[in-house]
Amino acid sequence: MTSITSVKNLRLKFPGESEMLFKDMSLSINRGEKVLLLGTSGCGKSTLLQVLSGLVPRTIDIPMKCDEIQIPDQWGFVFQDPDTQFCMPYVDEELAFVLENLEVPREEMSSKICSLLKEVGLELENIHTPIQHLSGGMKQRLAIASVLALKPDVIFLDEPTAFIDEKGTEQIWETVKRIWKDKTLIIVEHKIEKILDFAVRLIVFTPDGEILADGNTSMVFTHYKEKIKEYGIWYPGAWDDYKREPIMNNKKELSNTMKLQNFKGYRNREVKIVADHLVVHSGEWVTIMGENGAGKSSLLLAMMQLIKTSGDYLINDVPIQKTKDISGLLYLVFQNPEYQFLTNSVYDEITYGLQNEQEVESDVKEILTSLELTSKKGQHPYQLSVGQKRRLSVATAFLQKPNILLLDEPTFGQDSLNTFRILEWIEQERQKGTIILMVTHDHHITERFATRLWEVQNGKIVTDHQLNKGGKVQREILHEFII
Ligand SMILES: Nc1ncnc2c1ncn2[C@@H]1O[C@H](COP(=O)(O)OP(=O)(O)OP(=O)(O)O)[C@@H](O)[C@H]1O
Ligand SMILES: Nc1ncnc2c1ncn2[C@@H]1O[C@H](COP(=O)(O)OP(=O)(O)OP(=O)(O)O)[C@@H](O)[C@H]1O
Repeated sequence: MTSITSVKNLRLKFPGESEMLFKDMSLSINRGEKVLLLGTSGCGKSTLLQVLSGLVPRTIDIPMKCDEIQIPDQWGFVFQDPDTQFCMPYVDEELAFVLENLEVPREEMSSKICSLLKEVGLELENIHTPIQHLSGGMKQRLAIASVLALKPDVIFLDEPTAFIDEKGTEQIWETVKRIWKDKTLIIVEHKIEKILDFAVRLIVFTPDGEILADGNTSMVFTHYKEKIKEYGIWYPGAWDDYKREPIMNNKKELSNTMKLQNFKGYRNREVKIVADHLVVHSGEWVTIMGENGAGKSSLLLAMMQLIKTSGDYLINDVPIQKTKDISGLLYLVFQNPEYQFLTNSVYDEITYGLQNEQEVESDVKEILTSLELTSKKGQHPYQLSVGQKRRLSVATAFLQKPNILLLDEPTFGQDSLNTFRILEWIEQERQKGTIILMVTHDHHITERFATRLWEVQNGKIVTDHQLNKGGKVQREILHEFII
């Protein structure tokens, strides 16, 4: 077999960092291989994809050295953050841009664009839609469509389905397997269930960015299971093995109620979310599920009064009409963590707005340690890995101690260790009386943690289910509503 991309003795250190990210790392990938790269958040997976594609150092200027490097001639890249992928403002223009470069005749353009969008399950009423009007999962689908259009030899996929709903994830991988069956695929993904059958080679990294194991996927999972578990990397059955420690907290510090009646949220002039009559109390953890574009993020934005709303909305019987009415009561962790950052360092971000910095010093320390961000304290938030950014944005929410915590996919891009930690923290807050409203595509979270499930379809909350306490859910009910 011939190698298509490789690097020998790669040494790379980010400016300002004390430690090298890669110390003499060598790796070679053969033509046609389907390789899955697995490791903890922050171990260097995205950076390695950027080196193997030549983006580093050609386009992204990070000093690196190596003895030899081979970069593929023709490649496509699905970036972890879909917002960084696009060159054009509209959906059709984004795909037309790629197709024009491939000299697709003008008359075929429109049908080609529609069939690409169909492949990724993004069938829009109007393809001339601004990309900024797409939901997170819809943007990720578009990013994949634009690489499908490119027909490259080597495809780098960096957590391509992190924001995509469960049914969509399955569809995307089916499409990838069919269309790119003869191509070389190098995939970084935490959601591993749907790709293990075709990613035959698995490379596992230690948290220090070294290769722990490299070989046949099932062989690596069999022989390295204990280490993989210890590092908190996902493996098949990780959710089944997860045992929740009981959280001993009998202090209910808060007692809250939130009420929505004939509540509507508007994007521009259009109604995008409707909630007829809902009351939520302290001690509830509501997971909000539904297909990409259903209106889940819009619902949270409406509660934050960040998009226009109408109807009755009361917190602790006080009507909410303006943003200032919710200040101190609600805190939103945005789907895109970057929307949330206000300062120039991780430490400042965490302590921003806290009343008495000294008093919370030990909380801040504890949070930084348990989220593995202590060494990143002085870094600019934008210099973190995507998973680290997510953890930072969740941590800042916890320290604000709101009465109602709104979380938009707080565990995306996390390894298993960090996923479980974040969830246990949320559970702790719930037990103190914080109302938890959380958008997620992960049915494991609903099954194990939620006390209630709302399903959103076409901008409407269509089901509202009380789940058995302790997260035990009758699976029949769940599967009826999880898509
Ligand atoms: N800024 C905007 N202007 C107009 N329409 C928008 C805007 N943002 C989102 N929309 C539309 O509102 C609808 C709901 O989007 P929303 O982001 O709430 O979906 P979602 O359920 O959170 O999806 P995802 O699971 O992909 O995050 C979609 O049809 C989307 O295209
Ligand atoms: N511009 C930067 N400046 C300094 N350090 C950086 C920069 N970009 C990334 N890093 C650091 O390099 C390390 C590797 O980041 P990378 O994004 O490659 O990790 P990753 O394994 O893909 O993580 P995740 O799973 O969280 O996306 C992280 O510790 C991150 O903080």
